[in-house]
Amino acid sequence: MISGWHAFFQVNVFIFTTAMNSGFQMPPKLNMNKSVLILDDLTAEANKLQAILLRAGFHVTGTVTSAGAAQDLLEKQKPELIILPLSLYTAPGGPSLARLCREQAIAVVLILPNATRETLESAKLPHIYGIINRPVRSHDVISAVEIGLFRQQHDKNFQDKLSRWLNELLIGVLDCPGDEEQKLLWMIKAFQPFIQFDNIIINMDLMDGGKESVYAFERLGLNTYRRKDHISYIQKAELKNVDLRSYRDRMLGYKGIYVENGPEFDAGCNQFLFARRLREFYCINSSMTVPVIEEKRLYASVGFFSTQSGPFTEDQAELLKLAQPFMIRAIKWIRDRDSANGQRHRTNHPVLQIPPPEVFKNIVGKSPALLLVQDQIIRVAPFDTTVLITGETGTGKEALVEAIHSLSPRNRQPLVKINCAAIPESLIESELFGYERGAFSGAVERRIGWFEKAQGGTIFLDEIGDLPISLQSKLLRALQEKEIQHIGGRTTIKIDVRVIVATNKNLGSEVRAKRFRPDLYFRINVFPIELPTLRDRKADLPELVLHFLDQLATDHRLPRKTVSPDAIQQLAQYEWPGNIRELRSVVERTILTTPESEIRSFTLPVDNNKDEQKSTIQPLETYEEIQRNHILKVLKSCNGKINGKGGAAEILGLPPSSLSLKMKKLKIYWKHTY
Ligand SMILES: Nc1ncnc2c1ncn2[C@@H]1O[C@H](COP(=O)(O)OP(=O)(O)OP(=O)(O)O)[C@@H](O)[C@H]1O
Repeated sequence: MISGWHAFFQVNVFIFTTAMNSGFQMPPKLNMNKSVLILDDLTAEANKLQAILLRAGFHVTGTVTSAGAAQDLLEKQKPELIILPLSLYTAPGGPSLARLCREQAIAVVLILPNATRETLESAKLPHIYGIINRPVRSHDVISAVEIGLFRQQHDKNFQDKLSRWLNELLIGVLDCPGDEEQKLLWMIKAFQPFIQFDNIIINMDLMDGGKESVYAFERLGLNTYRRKDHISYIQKAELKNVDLRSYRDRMLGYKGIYVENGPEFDAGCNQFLFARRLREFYCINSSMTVPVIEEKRLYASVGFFSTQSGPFTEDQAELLKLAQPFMIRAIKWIRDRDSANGQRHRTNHPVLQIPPPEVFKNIVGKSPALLLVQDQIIRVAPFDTTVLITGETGTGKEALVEAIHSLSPRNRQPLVKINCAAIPESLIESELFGYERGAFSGAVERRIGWFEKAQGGTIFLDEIGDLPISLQSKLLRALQEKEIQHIGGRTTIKIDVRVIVATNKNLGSEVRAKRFRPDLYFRINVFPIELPTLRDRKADLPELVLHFLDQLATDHRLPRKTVSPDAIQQLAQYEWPGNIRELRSVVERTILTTPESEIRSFTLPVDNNKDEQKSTIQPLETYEEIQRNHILKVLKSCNGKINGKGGAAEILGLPPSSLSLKMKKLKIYWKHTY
């Protein structure tokens, strides 16, 4: 069922062999074809960089001292990567150099004078694929360049795959049955995983000069849309045809894809009544408009609108540009009202299939911020791309991992979850990579590690920010080379595992504090998904509360209670520092302490000073969490030993089998594969 959804993808697995840094330098010959341009106004530094790269076997196309000279060389030589200092990247000439690098898919690695917050912020610029701190060190340079090249190749392949996928989905529209509106809906759903929009307006029949048909839809949920009566909207908004036309003509005059995020949309609002009304009526803050043109004739326009201020990216515009021929085919077919049953257009392409709802059953909510996350999951799941999930504690990172795994072609293989913060430092390496008999005292038999247990499937490394720095280079090597070595082993073992990592730490700050390797950061930050806090999606509160009322009534075998609107209102006033985990605890406590069938108020930690809540209030812990934390503390104190003298079972006064069962129930990822 799920596998059919991605059946037409042949996911190409990159076999990218490389070596990173001290301890695993790459043999020079492997880098021979990789070309790098060095831009540095400090000649001695440039020479040093050149020597390091040449020694590592890279082809250095040149060293230049100004952005202008770099641009000339980029055009002529087309290197795969450029290294340059932040000072030149932000100086005059830097932005046009950056644009050129982007257009030509040349990876950029920045040299930072120091690891301050500001300089690290610059590493978040789009298409920055690595950072190197001064004074430059050989293994940092090689590692950053290798990761930069990997990221550049990955992003290009990923964009190509997305483009093929979108085109397939648009061609699949030709097979859709139904009337004009239903076919349009299919087309809209094809865009959904790729473009973040809450409203879409499709203007048809533009070229006939006759009566235009305008279709406006509002997105209500993962796969639900409402057709909006555009005409009455126009009347209600007191707009005249001329207002609409002037707004559209301006965009269509542009011919390309017109992206207006945040400030640009603001400027449009000042100029055009139509944009202003969109903001007033629908809280729209950004738009992207695609003219559908063939042989200089304008067939239609598709306008994506969002309540967020900056969701539309150049990559998305590029994707739509490549999809324009397919859009025109789909739109022509939809306009061809005589072929209503679809027979004349039967294609060999699969009809668009929507992910089955059970995939998202544990990700409750319909707020735009959550829909964005769900779309991202759908977009990335079929591929082997590494995913980095970030978000405050209790925002629900684990459910995302399960959704990605179940929508991936690996869904019949294991999903192995490891909490890096829960395993004592001394054990993590052997747990992850396994060991040979006699590798260390106590290694009485050979043991495979979590990576091997996940063969063919997915490994989830939770709390990656807590991985000891000493292990980070080993993880980096496993990710890059797709092979591992047992402790005490001499041979390498190939691994075919998709990696998902999560953290509630700010990894940028961890890099700055030198607790997290920048190269590992850039390697895992390939496809980041940021989970919104509950504060930012309070619209989801009623649905979440109902979900927990059902779930907890079943768990506690109690009758299902109802909730008054005032009680929901009370929840909306609270700031939720512990996010959804805390909400679940609050609902649970209230259920257990409310004898009436209707909940009229919830038991919250504090309900007065809103400003103080975020900083001072500790979210409530459930009984299960108290147990879980205590067991983890004991496990850590006895170095993970469960059985025997001094083991966790003895300390806790439980039979080892009961402790193991309890750990499984409490989802303590110690030695269980789920
Ligand atoms: N959208 C959601 N719908 C339903 N339940 C949710 C949702 N998000 C989170 N939860 C529930 O909230 C609780 C916390 O989720 P989870 O443990 O995944 O958080 P987390 O982000 O991994 O936190 P931490 O970083 O502290 O580990 C779980 O009980 C989970 O089932």
